[in-house]
Amino acid sequence: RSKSKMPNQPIKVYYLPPSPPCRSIIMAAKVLGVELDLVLTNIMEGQHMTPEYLKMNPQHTIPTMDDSGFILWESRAILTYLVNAYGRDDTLYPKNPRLRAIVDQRLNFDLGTLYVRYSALYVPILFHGDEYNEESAAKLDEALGWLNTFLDGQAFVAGEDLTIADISIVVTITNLDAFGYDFSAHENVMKWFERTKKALEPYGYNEVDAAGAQILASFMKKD
Ligand SMILES: N[C@@H](CCC(=O)N[C@@H](CS)C(=O)NCC(=O)O)C(=O)O
Repeated sequence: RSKSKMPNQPIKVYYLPPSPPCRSIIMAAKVLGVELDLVLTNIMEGQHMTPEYLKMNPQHTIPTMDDSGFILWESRAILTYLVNAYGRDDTLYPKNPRLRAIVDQRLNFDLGTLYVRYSALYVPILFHGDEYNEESAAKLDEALGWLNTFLDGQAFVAGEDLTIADISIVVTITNLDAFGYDFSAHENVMKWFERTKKALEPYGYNEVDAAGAQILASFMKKD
């Protein structure tokens, strides 16, 4: 029965190993046991700007998914699709409206706040060699404080079970950890990070997520 849940052919995902949103897709697919056909797309060499790529995704972002001709981008939309289409059960993305709403809130928090503030601080450092900006750092730390509060008295970001919200958010936290960010002020976040790493280790967390973050960290140390 579980076989009918699997895609007819491996789902294509256009990706690059260090890309944070790509890493969340690969991790979720591994947890779901869904086979991916990973297509290396080097955005540093403009492989996302070819006419073929733009026809598929005019917004030219990675990750982009092609599931037997069904094209989707925006990593969090891909995460929800993968669980809806191929999840053997709904623990990663609960069907219960209120439980699902909390997962959605966390995913939107990541997309609109946490990852935005992370990027505001680290994109200039990683890709433009800029100095550490204290104002951006304070904004990021404020968002980490909110995450810390969400985690009060619960094991995972949306409740007692690991969901796609953890898989999405842990990518950002893994980057911060690789960059040597000090989150000792956010005790719940630190404990959750250890718990989530442990939960994802059997699915290749070290090889996919932590290794990708190390590639990003190496950009920082280059000059
Ligand atoms: N919110 C998007 C972000 C996607 C994104 O911006 N990806 C970057 C790489 S990490 C990219 O494709 N950059 C090249 C470009 O936007 O042209 C998602 O989660 O999928």
